[in-house]
Amino acid sequence: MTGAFGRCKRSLPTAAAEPKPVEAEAQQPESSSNLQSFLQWALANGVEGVPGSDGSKTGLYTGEGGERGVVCLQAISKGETIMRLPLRLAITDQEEEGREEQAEDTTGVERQPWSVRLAGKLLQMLQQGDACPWKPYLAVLPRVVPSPLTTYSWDDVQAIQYPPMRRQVDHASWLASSACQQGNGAFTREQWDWALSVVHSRTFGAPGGSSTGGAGVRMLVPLVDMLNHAGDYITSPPGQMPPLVQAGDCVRWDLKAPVGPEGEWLMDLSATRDIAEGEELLLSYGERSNDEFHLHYGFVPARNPHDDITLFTDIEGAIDWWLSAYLPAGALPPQRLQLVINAAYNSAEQEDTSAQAAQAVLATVPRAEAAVIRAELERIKLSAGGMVDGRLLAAYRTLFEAAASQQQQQQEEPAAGTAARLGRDWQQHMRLAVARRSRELLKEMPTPLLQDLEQLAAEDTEQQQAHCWADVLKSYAAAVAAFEAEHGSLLDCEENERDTSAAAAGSAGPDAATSSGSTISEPALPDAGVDAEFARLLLQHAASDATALAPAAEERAGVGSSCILPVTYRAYKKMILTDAVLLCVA
Ligand SMILES: C[S@@+](CC[C@H](N)C(=O)[O-])C[C@H]1O[C@@H](n2cnc3c(N)ncnc32)[C@H](O)[C@@H]1O
Repeated sequence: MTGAFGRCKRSLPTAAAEPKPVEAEAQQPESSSNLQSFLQWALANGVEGVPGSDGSKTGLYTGEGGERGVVCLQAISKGETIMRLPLRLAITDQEEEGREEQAEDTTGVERQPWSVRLAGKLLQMLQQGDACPWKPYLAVLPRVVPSPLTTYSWDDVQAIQYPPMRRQVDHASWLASSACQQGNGAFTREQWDWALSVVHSRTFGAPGGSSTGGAGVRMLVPLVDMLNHAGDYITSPPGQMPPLVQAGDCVRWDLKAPVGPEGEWLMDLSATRDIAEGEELLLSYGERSNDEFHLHYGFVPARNPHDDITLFTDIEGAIDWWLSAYLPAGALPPQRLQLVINAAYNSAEQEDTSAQAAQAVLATVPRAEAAVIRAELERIKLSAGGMVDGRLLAAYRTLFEAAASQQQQQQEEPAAGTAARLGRDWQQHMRLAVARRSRELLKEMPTPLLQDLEQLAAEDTEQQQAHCWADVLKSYAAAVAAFEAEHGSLLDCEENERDTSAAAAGSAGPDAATSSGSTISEPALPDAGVDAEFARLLLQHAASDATALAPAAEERAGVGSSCILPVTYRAYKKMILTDAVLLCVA
């Protein structure tokens, strides 16, 4: 959850200062008693504005499925502080004070990705039982996080259909199994799955200070992590470019540096607009693609403008694809061809505005984590808002101009069947190329969009209502029918594009905008080898009641049998691709 935050001038506190315990009720087994004990613990430890406490305008609710959230009980004005929490209550991925001073990391923990470090810490704290000062918080963590790692069956993973996400799910599973192995059995695989899914779905990211080498601090923040997400959402009809976007959140969090000698780091929650009684207090977890929501949070937000699709794994793949699609064999002499390819790489590189900032981050994270971040940065994406990666635009423009000038010199069009139509100008070419690639990706997914939408529209759960599937189905069914009446099959309309090229060339389609920003918070790879020192650390804390931490098998199986989440996820991917095809000849 990387929302808006204040810049930290000093390093964030570690978990060294321990919270105070609360009295006897904390031991009650029922979850409502656990919640009460947790709220009392928060009050006892200096949290201001604890839901349900004197002077607070908010309350904690528990839904039918056990999910919690915070609701407004009395009108709150824009800018008003809702809650204030001392950050000593946060559980961070940083080591205890003093450890960072060591010249060399001898434990190996530092070489683990942040999620493994934090998940390991959580499991160790649970092992401490009554001795752990965070026990009331640990007792209210969800027993099951409905993420693919903990709840998907093999069939559910196959139902994702979209290869990049299938690979990410495999990777998350490998990460958990690797952490388990490196811990030499100190905790079970189920416990690691649970702990990793908890940290991935509840962690706040803060910018790092000098003590962390600039790397961000990840924190589990009790109570604030009870707030649910509502980010930006598209309000315009499907396919409209650019889409109209509205913010759904009403609360923000900020870090406040200590004031005065007795001061301490605080996390403040405040209202970003007036909030009426009865409204849920909602944070934005950040401008993330559906990939992260699906993989780490176990839900897919409705109509997320920050969703995207990976068109190519990297720019090399994008250039290779272009050459095979648009350049007939032997069209350019080999030397000239090499020069053109080099020029395309160079222009893409010049567009890579995030490269320098990325290098700084990559230098501070564990090696294997850096590999995942690098792979993410290399992906060439198309966003739900119709934005194409700037590197692709630059490379394809260079390639288009070279091919067009060659054609002019030869005064001939490439023969049909040897290469796709280039287009009249580079902007039209870009639309055609993106549409062509989108059709390819759509064809690789086993079910058509309209079939998925029909399945989703038939779902009548509360969670699905926000997506308005019936309206989305109607809208896409009409748009696809109109398209196919004019151009033939949506997935096989290449030849029709040739026929309609004159009309399309003159149309003022959406100008492809550049976007080189990418999220970098993928799950991270631990080092491949077994880390004996990390294993030793975990073993030290392993206790006999470890299995109590993991959800019961039947609980996991129950959640795993629902398979609407992968269908929801893949439908949004297909909507981005379908929009690209529809727009290309609009
Ligand atoms: C930080 S926690 C929020 C509190 C959580 N509801 C609880 O009961 O502890 C994040 C989790 O809440 C749920 N969640 C948050 N926002 C949601 C949303 N807009 N739709 C569905 N589930 C959501 C997801 O299960 C997610 O993994």
